[in-house]
Amino acid sequence: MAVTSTGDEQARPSAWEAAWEVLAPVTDLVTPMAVRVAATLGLTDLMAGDVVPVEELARRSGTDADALGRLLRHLVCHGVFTEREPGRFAVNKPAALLASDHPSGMREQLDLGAFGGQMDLAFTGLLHTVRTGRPAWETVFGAPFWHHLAANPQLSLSFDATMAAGADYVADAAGGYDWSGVRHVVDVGGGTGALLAEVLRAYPDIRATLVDLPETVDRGRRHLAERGLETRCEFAGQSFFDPLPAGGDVYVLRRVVHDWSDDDALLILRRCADAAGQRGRVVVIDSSGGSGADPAMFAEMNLRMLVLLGGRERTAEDYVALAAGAGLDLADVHRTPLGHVVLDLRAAGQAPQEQGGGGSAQRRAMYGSTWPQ
Ligand SMILES: C[S@@+](CC[C@H](N)C(=O)[O-])C[C@H]1O[C@@H](n2cnc3c(N)ncnc32)[C@H](O)[C@@H]1O
Repeated sequence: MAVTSTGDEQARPSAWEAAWEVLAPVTDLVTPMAVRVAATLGLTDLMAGDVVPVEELARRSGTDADALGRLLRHLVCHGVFTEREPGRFAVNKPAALLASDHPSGMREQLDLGAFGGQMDLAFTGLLHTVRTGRPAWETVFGAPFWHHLAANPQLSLSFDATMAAGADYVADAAGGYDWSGVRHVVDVGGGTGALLAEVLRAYPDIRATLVDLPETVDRGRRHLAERGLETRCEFAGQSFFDPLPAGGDVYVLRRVVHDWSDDDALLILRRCADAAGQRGRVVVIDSSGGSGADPAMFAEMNLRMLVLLGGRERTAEDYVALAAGAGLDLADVHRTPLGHVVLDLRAAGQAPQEQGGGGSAQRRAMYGSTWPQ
């Protein structure tokens, strides 16, 4: 039987096509995985600016030429890499962002074997998290986040490097607090000492203690030694759930509290409050909380923290309520240019009373002018 067409059938998308057009940008897993595989294999580096036959690229990357060709053709359809002639591929502008030496650090972040890629793969367990309220990480990788890192030194190294990356972002966090007059800063969960290095470099009279898990502290010692700063530092490889070194006048927690549930976060804040005593300060620096934050970024980080660690993103108001449970009052809070939220906390009764919000306004005005170049 002859099929006659009015032409209307082609103009009207099927229900599936109409739904897919709306949902594809938020559901497609093929393209994001393809980009990650290209980053993991280091294809941009391996092309080294040439037009490379797929067989040669397969040889260089230790992959199957047919499969690699299919991967690249899919990516070319989405604007990443270009196929100059059939079977011969080259780097274009988006693909150039995947070079190992690109300052964005994007290749490392997308590498499926490195921390960034593993973090994304944890989301294959999102359904478990939503059903149970528990971190997907422990079911996807078979152990809770910090245990898994401890058992995988390469991954732990990659995590530390990810945390220390972004010189402008670290400088923004360090510049978000007025360190003048501080004698001894204790960075609690301070990673490999990126923040401390900024503070010590800018304030030659300040001494510091780096507190973190032992292997991370060892890396921090090397990091600070390379910058000639280790003689002004003490190193405490220990848990921050145990009593903290005494003697600091500022105990800083940067991007630590959001890793933890309210109960655990309270324990950490109590350890800081105990060590800081009546005269010391506890400074919480976090990444995306509070009014004025990008709501999409806040929502994503809030979900990420749960999926990875069982933690949560908090607003400044949430932090103030949590800190009150640890016997700490808010002396000041403000936001830095790159979006860190900085809370200056003191033992209850010791915080100076802000008059008409002047403290925050003053800190905002001081930012940039007090931070030494
Ligand atoms: C998200 S990272 C933040 C690191 C650093 N403060 C920064 O902003 O880059 C959290 C840090 O907490 C450390 N950490 C996790 N559990 C810890 C524990 N029980 N005691 C001490 N440090 C811990 C990790 O090793 C890691 O360096």
